[in-house]
Amino acid sequence: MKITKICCIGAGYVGGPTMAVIAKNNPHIKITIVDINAERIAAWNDDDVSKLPVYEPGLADIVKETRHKNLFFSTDINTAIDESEMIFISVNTPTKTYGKGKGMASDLKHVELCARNIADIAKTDKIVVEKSTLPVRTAQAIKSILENTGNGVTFDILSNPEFLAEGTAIDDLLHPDRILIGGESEEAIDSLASIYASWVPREKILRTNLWSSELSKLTANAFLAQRISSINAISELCEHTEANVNEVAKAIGMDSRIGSKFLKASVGFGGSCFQKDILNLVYVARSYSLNEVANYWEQVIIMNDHQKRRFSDRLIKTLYNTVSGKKIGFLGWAFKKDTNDTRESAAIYVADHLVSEQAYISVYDPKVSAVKIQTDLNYLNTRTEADNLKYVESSNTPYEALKDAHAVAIMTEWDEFKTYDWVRIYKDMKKPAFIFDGRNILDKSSMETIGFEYYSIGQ
Ligand SMILES: NC(=O)C1=CN([C@@H]2O[C@H](COP(=O)(O)OP(=O)(O)OC[C@H]3O[C@@H](n4cnc5c(N)ncnc54)[C@H](O)[C@@H]3O)[C@@H](O)[C@H]2O)C=CC1
Ligand SMILES: O=C(O)[C@H]1O[C@H](OP(=O)(O)OP(=O)(O)OC[C@H]2O[C@@H](n3ccc(=O)[nH]c3=O)[C@H](O)[C@@H]2O)[C@H](O)[C@@H](O)[C@@H]1O
Repeated sequence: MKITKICCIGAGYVGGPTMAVIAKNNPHIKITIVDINAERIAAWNDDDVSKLPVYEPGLADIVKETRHKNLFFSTDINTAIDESEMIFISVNTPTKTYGKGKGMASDLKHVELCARNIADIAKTDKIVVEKSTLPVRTAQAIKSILENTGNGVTFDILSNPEFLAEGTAIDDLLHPDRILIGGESEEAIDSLASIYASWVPREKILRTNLWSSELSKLTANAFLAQRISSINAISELCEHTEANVNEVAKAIGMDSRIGSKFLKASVGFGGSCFQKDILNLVYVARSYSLNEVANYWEQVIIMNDHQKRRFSDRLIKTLYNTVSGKKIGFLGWAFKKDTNDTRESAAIYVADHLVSEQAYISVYDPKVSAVKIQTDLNYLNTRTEADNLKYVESSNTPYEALKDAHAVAIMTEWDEFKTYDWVRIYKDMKKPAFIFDGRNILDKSSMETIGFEYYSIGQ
């Protein structure tokens, strides 16, 4: 089928950037991104591109180039479904917070609603593309919903998981390691492959069956997260043995079989997907009674929770076993640099722990708003919203956040943190002035020369 019109349901961190890049490279295809969230759609349509709901380096330029030409953002979901030959489902699939599988399984209600919406509206044949990350065999459920509409429309279902990382989404989309398409119909696969082939070399477009494609996405995230938990486990051992985790990571990373990427020890991985996808993998494995498989992968999450916890424990212990009434300055709240996304950020959990010990936290993050910080804390439900407001404030400048603080906690690896006037920060802090570098971005000896007591991960 020659595709001239695409609809993408879900205008989030994946739907927005992915469709913008497809639009840029396929000017002959009209792409409409739809969402039930009217506020989000209005932000995507804002003339001031600094107000786009997703911050990604390079995204605003591509949106400016394509918007109102062949890229449109709308809340009119039904019209977009009706007129498109290909429909991407790119809605959120968070961990279930209720019922069976609570805290483990992916909540597929949004995906199912999309499938039902498509089934209701479609009057012509459609290719339905799973872009959301889904448990293996979800295509079966989508297929069943679509095929039971009785309206004579033929649906081809493809799995086309997304591998972009936030903060580098545009570069990842423009230069992907591979594009994965799983499906049964060769013709449908060809249609999707030719859209990508307008900028991705054909040999990088991989075809598999539906189930391999769905499972490959979960497996990729599990392997990536496993590397972080592995190096973080070693970081704790380093702290007890005078080995240096940066040196260990370099030494093992030079082995071409191991490779150097994803070996940065940190306060713990965050982001909307690693934890959710591994929990989902564990849940699926348990559902087949594969307990050894499930336990093996669950350990990646257990190690990550431990890493976050031991960061705050170490901070408390170093500050003479109490942080009660002390000001702790946080640099960074986002789960990684170059994004405004805070989902599952380690900062949230470390702050929550420190506030439970009655610390006052002052946060500076270049891209995260004060409202978002409060929403993240309130979501945990540990204390009242009023208490979160009392204990956690957001500052407009790093210098304000760190003034009179007993300690600095570096939670995100924003490049600008390295360029600050650390002599000024030291002068303005309570003494002894401590730095807990959760990202190993500052130079230990320079900080010690200034006068700081400097602690980092695995050193
Ligand atoms: N964030 C990331 O870096 C990556 C995410 N993924 C996967 O992509 C999927 C989407 O993730 P994000 O874009 O981060 O989520 P998101 O939460 O930023 O965006 C999802 C959007 O879908 C909309 N939505 C939900 N139900 C809807 C419905 N029935 N009709 C219309 N709109 C609806 C929501 O309002 C929201 O704006 C998830 O399955 C995630 O696991 C995959 C790779 C990377
Ligand atoms: O499915 C998804 O959502 C995406 O999840 C990750 O992307 P993302 O979470 O956006 O960002 P990463 O760069 O993977 O970082 C995840 C977390 O791990 C941390 N990290 C990463 C690398 C490292 O060496 N050490 C480390 O602590 C980061 O700071 C961050 O908190 C994957 O890298 C993407 O391929 C995938 O598409």
